[in-house]
Amino acid sequence: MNRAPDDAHRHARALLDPVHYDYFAGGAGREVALDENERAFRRLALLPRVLRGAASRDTAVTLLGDRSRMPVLVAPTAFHRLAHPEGELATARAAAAAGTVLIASMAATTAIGEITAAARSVRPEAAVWFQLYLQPEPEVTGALVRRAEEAGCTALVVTVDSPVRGRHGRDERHGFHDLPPGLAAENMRDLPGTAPGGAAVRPIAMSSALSWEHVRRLRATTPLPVLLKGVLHPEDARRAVAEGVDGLVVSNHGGRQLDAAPATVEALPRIVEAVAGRLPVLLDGGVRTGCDVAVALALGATAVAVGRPVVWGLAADGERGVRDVLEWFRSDFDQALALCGGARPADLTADLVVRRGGVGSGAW
Ligand SMILES: Cc1cc2nc3c(=O)[nH]c(=O)nc-3n(C[C@H](O)[C@H](O)[C@H](O)COP(=O)(O)O)c2cc1C
Ligand SMILES: CC(C)CC(=O)C(=O)O
Repeated sequence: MNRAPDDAHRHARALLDPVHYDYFAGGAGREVALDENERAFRRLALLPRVLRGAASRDTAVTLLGDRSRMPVLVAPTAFHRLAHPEGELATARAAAAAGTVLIASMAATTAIGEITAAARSVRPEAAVWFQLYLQPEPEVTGALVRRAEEAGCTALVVTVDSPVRGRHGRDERHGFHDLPPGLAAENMRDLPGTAPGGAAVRPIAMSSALSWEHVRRLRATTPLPVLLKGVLHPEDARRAVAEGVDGLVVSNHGGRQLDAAPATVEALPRIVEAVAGRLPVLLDGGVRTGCDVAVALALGATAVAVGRPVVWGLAADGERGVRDVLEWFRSDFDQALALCGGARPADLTADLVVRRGGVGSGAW
């Protein structure tokens, strides 16, 4: 059975420790950005085209050389072993089976090498990208990048929306600040500056001192393509193009950083305009249906990524739960594409998107 993300969410909520549920579900501040991500999609409608003779469809996209069966990637989310004992291994196997790209979090509770091995055990050509928080010490960032390269990751996704960590009221109320004993951010083990032997795990640092210079340095030290995740201002998108960055993810971190940030689908058109086709633009935040995927693509995204829906699938039913959620996204997107009269993602164009209440006289 293909489980819709909403069903998986209900199951996950019933199964998870409420403190962990709130960690996954929650956002920053008053959770305005979190709520708006989903609401903004509901304010948009698609104008379907008819009689276009699209007898067969193909939902696949190619991103920086990696092929994905669908334009829906797995966004990086931390601490999967809080959701299910198999944690990121289950997520990796499911993403590989579904034929999509997994963006593995640097804050995973499984080391990146084990994650890529799990993905490749299912599908040898499975693509895994590594999400990176640039660390203040270049040698620590360098060691993390080497780990990702050695693990066979094919891109780095640098999260740039976290000069400080967002304030998560739910976690503060629960006093949830640390992983329980036995779980750790495994990529942070045995890094420069900690005693060798595997016992010491460095905390992940957020730094407001990061600048374009750090991105430049990173690009000079790795052959991997570099995407920036968390870009919302068109000027930053233009700068990213000028700096030779390979891709952007329009994201407000699922409403977990700046609570006054716009809904990502509302920020998308200006970023797409600024980039003018020179880079792939991805979007995450509030994508819950195939119609949401179609809207984002029509507005110029090359693909989207989903965060919480994957966590809910994992908590609900491990590897199978994640696979069900991802397969559901593929079939729901295929359905939306067909109903729009499209045969492939590129057929979704900006003229298909209108504001609800904004067509013609606005009578409907
Ligand atoms: C529980 C949780 C953990 C996250 N951990 C990370 C992380 O480690 N690195 C990162 O760049 N983004 C992280 N994110 C943000 C996601 O990558 C993504 O931007 C967001 O979840 C997309 O919104 P959605 O959950 O509405 O799909 C996290 C999000 C959640 C919900
Ligand atoms: C460990 C955290 C930095 C992971 C994260 O980005 C988040 O919880 O939103």
